Amino acid sequence: MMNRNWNPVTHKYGKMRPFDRTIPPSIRNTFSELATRAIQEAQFLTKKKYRECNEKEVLPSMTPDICIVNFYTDNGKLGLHQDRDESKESLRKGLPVVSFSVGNSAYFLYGAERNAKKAKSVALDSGDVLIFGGKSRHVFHGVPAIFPNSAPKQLMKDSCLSPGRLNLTFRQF
Ligand SMILES: O=C(O)CCC(=O)C(=O)O
Ligand SMILES: [Fe+2]
Repeated sequence: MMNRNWNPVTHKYGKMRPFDRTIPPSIRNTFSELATRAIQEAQFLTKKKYRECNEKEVLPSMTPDICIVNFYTDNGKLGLHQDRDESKESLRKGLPVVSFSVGNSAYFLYGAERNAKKAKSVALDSGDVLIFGGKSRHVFHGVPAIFPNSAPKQLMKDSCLSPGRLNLTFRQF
């Protein structure tokens, strides 16, 4: 387990969370298993669609040891960026980022350049899993908008989630 903190200001992984000077907790097994299963499922679907491919080259497996949690209020957004603060080896191997969306839906932009006009977009709803790895590991991506009040009503009833969008990304440092 890494127990590292990602600092969004310095873009570096460090030992402690600056706001409370504690070491981040380990990822619970139930969560890392979800991420691992999502990759297996995606590899299976890749193989089904492209019979000739090596699905583990297209989408390598990984053991998650980092989880970055983002919470977006209804006017929250995230500009186009690449995720490249993980280890050189992880990036070189294209170990995937596995992203879970919970709560309000969002627009997700992705493309080969840092250019929102050229980017493709997809809506991410509560419960969606998005994976980028292999050749797509360095894809530019961002969240230009959240759809207010779009979370499943039952989720809001059953959980203590504040109105907004929760995103969890799992990675291997
Ligand atoms: O919220 C999302 O869907 C994307 C989050 C993201 O890109 C990140 O944490 O690096
Ligand atoms: Fe990202």
